[in-house]
Amino acid sequence: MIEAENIVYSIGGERILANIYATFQPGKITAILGPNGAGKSTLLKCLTGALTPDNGSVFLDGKNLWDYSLDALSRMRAVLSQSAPVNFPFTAHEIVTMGRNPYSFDKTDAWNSEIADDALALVDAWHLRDRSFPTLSGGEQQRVQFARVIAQIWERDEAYLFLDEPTSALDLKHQHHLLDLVQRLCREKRLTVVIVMHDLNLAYHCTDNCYFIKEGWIRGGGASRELINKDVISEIFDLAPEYAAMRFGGELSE
Ligand SMILES: Nc1ncnc2c1ncn2[C@@H]1O[C@H](COP(=O)(O)OP(=O)(O)OP(=O)(O)O)[C@@H](O)[C@H]1O
Repeated sequence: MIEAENIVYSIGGERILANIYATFQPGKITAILGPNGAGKSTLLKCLTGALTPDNGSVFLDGKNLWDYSLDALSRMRAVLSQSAPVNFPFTAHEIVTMGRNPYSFDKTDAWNSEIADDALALVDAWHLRDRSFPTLSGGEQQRVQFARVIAQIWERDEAYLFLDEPTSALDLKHQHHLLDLVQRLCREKRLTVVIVMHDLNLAYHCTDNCYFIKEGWIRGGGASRELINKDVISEIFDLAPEYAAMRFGGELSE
């Protein structure tokens, strides 16, 4: 379980996150939703330890995030960032194998390579294994990067998976395929999954819980099927109620 207690984060005197309290449960997918610039990625970075909050603490299984060694963290949590530019001509297989770096001393290269192949196959990208990563399309790169993060926590139950807009470059089929896979891994391995996303339909159908953030504040949290509705969407995204009803009324409530 992840517990965020009173997270405050500022940049240059500007408050980006204010008094964030949030809980993320094992075996559940929790979405962080909200408008552009609301603070979603910043919160995710505070939860992973990539950013240090000005105030507040993050606890993983009751222990402060800062009390874990980097080695321990790299074996228990994997992070898919919004963008991870790669300029060198690594192959897709080499990129996924990088997810196995925490195990380079206690597992053989052959074992790590096999897991990288299995992870590529899981995301329908095995056929890309020997392609140069920078030459792949945006969606192909996103699938390969996702394979890298699942390779990182491959043998681990109850790991933490942080995903920042993992489907932003994917076509419809691969969006559903990836989220089905996240759901399956989450249930089977009791992963704690935190996912930043913009597609409210996908969030409604594929996540268990959600938090809405606006202007750095949490404006609501609860079960996705209850909280993601036309009234909340209208308020959080400053949409006219009739537009929100037309766009999200029947679709979400079915
Ligand atoms: N390094 C930085 N320097 C200055 N401002 C920053 C920096 N990083 C983030 N911000 C600002 O903090 C706010 C929150 O950014 P964040 O990336 O968390 O938003 P977000 O909710 O993830 O947005 P989006 O949906 O557009 O990805 C934004 O106004 C952004 O411009």
